[in-house]
Amino acid sequence: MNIQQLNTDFGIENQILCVAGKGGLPCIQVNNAKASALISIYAGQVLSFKPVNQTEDFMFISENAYFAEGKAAKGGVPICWPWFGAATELDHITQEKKPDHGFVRTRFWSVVTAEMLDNGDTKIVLEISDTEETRKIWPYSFNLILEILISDSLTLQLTTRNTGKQPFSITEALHTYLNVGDVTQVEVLGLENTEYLDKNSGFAKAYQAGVVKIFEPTDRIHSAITHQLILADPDFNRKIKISSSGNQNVVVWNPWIEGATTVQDLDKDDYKRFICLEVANAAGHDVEIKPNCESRLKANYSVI
Ligand SMILES: O=P(O)(O)OC[C@H]1O[C@@H](O)[C@H](O)[C@@H](O)[C@@H]1O
Repeated sequence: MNIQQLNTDFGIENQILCVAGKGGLPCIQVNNAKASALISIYAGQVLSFKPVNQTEDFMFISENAYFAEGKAAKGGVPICWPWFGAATELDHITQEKKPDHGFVRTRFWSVVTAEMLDNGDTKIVLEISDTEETRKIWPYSFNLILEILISDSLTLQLTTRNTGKQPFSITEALHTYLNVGDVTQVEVLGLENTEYLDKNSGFAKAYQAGVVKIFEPTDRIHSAITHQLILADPDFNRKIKISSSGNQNVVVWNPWIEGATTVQDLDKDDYKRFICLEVANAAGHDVEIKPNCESRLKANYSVI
C-alpha cells in the first residue's frame, strides 16, 4: 500500500494524514477540533481515540503488541469476523485450524472514503471483500464495511453484506481493549441481572446479579443484555458509556495476572491496564444473512 498515493487520494492538510505506523503498516491519523484517532488500514482497527478534553486515550495498546503482516495487534478495536472466538471446524481445503476471531484482523482493508463533515466530525470508511484466498478459509462472497466517526465520541458501524448466492451465518465482535487506570478498581454497569457463559468454567451458565468487577481471570459472554454499558474508572476519573445496536451479546474479558504472564504479547502488568468490553454476536447467537442482504453492528463510545 503506497502511503504517498493514499495521501493524494484521501489526505486533508492537518486533519487526515496517512502514515506508515508501527511495523510499517499503513495507518490514518485523524485530528479534528473534537478528538484525535489512529486507525490501522491493515486490520481495519482503531488503535487510538482521544477526545481533546481527555488526557487518557480510550484505547489500550500493549507495548508488546505485534505490528506485522499476518499478526493481530493486541489493543484498540480488533474486528472479530466472520467468527468470534476459536473456529469450530477445520479449513475445508487445507484441514488446518482456522485463526481465532476470524481473518479480517490480519488482512489489508481498503480506504473507501476519508472526509471532514460540515459539523467538524471526521468520517473514515474502510472495507474488505472476499478473495480467492479468503474463500479457501470461508467459502462465501462478502463485503464488510467499517464506518468510523471521530467526534466528541467514537462511533463504529460494521456492515456485513452478503454478495454471494447462498446464505451465510456469522458471529462477530468489536473486541474493544479499553484503557483503564487500574482494572481492579473499575465497575461495569449495565450487565446486572444478566446470564452469561463462563469460558473459564467450560462455558458453564452463570448469573450476574450486581455490577461487574474484575478480581480474577474473567472471560464471559453475557446475553439478554441491554444496549448500554457504563465503565466507571475512578483512577482516570471518568465514565465511558458504550451504546450499541445489532448485538445480542456483550463479552467481558480480562486475562488477570496468570493470563498476562502467559500471553506473549502482553506485559505481565498489562492486565491492570485494560478491560475488553466487546459488543458481539457470539456463542450460538449467529446472524444469518441472505444473498443481497446486510446486517449491522454498531457501537458508540463516549465520556459522560
Ligand atoms: O485474540 P486476542 O486479542 O488475544 O484476544 C483473546 C481473547 O479474546 C476474547 O474476546 C475472548 O473472550 C478470550 O477468550 C480470548 O482469550
